[in-house]
Amino acid sequence: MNTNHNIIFGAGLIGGYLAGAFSARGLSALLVGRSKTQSALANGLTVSDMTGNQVTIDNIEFYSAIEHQQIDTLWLTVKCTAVEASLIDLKDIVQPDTIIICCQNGFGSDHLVRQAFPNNVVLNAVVGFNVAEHAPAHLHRSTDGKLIIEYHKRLEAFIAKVDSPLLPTASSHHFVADQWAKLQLNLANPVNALANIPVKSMTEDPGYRRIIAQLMDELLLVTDALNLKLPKVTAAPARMLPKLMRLPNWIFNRLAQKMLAIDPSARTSMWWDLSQGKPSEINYLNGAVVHQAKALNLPCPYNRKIVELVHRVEAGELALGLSADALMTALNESA
Ligand SMILES: NC(=O)C1=CN([C@@H]2O[C@H](COP(=O)(O)OP(=O)(O)OC[C@H]3O[C@@H](n4cnc5c(N)ncnc54)[C@H](OP(=O)(O)O)[C@@H]3O)[C@@H](O)[C@H]2O)C=CC1
Ligand SMILES: CC(C)(CO)C(=O)C(=O)O
Repeated sequence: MNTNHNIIFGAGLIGGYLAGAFSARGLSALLVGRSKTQSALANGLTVSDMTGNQVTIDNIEFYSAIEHQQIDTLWLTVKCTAVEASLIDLKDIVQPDTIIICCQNGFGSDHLVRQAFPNNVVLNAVVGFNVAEHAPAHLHRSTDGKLIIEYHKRLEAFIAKVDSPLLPTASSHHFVADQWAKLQLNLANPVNALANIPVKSMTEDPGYRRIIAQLMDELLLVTDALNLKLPKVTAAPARMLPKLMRLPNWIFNRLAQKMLAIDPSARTSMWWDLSQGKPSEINYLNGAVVHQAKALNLPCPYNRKIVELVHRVEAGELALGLSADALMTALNESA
């Protein structure tokens, strides 16, 4: 089967980057995006990565409902919080044979898609890297990491074709473990957003690192109880990450060079949401750990409290810009 007809629904950081990287490999990539995004990309799109690969696509194509156009794969690249509202438009695009690939962080947002399309193949993908907007119409992959797609035979040829230095791509037979391993990293998203600083500055601060380590400890309790063996997605194995985070700077800076080799301007997706007054994905990230810990009767005070703090920001009751000490104090209030 020809898996070359791709629709990318959500022309933001990840959707735009995928569209550029697919096009660079000669694969079709029709974007579904707001009119403001269509105007912003009218003169093309540049995608680049931190090792110097760069490509400019002169004519980024947007989807229009052309009759009989075959759609093999639909990549859903909106935020978790926008999935529900996207379903109405998706109903007009998805065909009986279309594979839907949900690219959201965390757990839970694919549920609505599966409910809405019970007869379609619905897969999840983990986006293991950060994308930042370097300049208008220039998206930059600022970290290491792969696009990992839940295994499906129909995608084998496509993955072999799209896998490239700009977009390292793989499929996985142990996808739930991959999702938890990615979530372990995303537990730092609220810390980054509440701190209101770039990811690199947060990672260089031992105070923020200690908080991230507490959040990760709680996730590892959950994944142990679920008997999951998390794959290594950073330079350190999943189990070692909290230990690494707790090291003082003089040794952390030596051991975590790869982790610190991040674009100094990169921010997490949650920072983008909260700083623009949008709802965050917190319920699908740290909230997913709280939910699973509760089901397993495990303690989860730090993730529970950080979910509350983010909700207070969303409600306009708390401002961004918490120092590591202030954040730790707020978290300890309930611990
Ligand atoms: N950014 C990153 O580095 C990473 C992000 N992720 C995950 O990937 C997912 C996507 O994130 P990201 O790309 O950053 O998000 P963005 O907000 O940058 O992109 C989502 C885009 O979808 C658009 N959109 C939402 N609803 C619709 C709709 N109904 N019709 C058309 N367009 C729509 C949004 O427009 P508008 O804003 O106008 O609503 C926005 O342009 C998230 O789950 C995120 O956690 C994972 C790894 C890294
Ligand atoms: C890659 C990472 C963890 C950080 O940018 C991310 O997934 C995000 O920003 O949501």
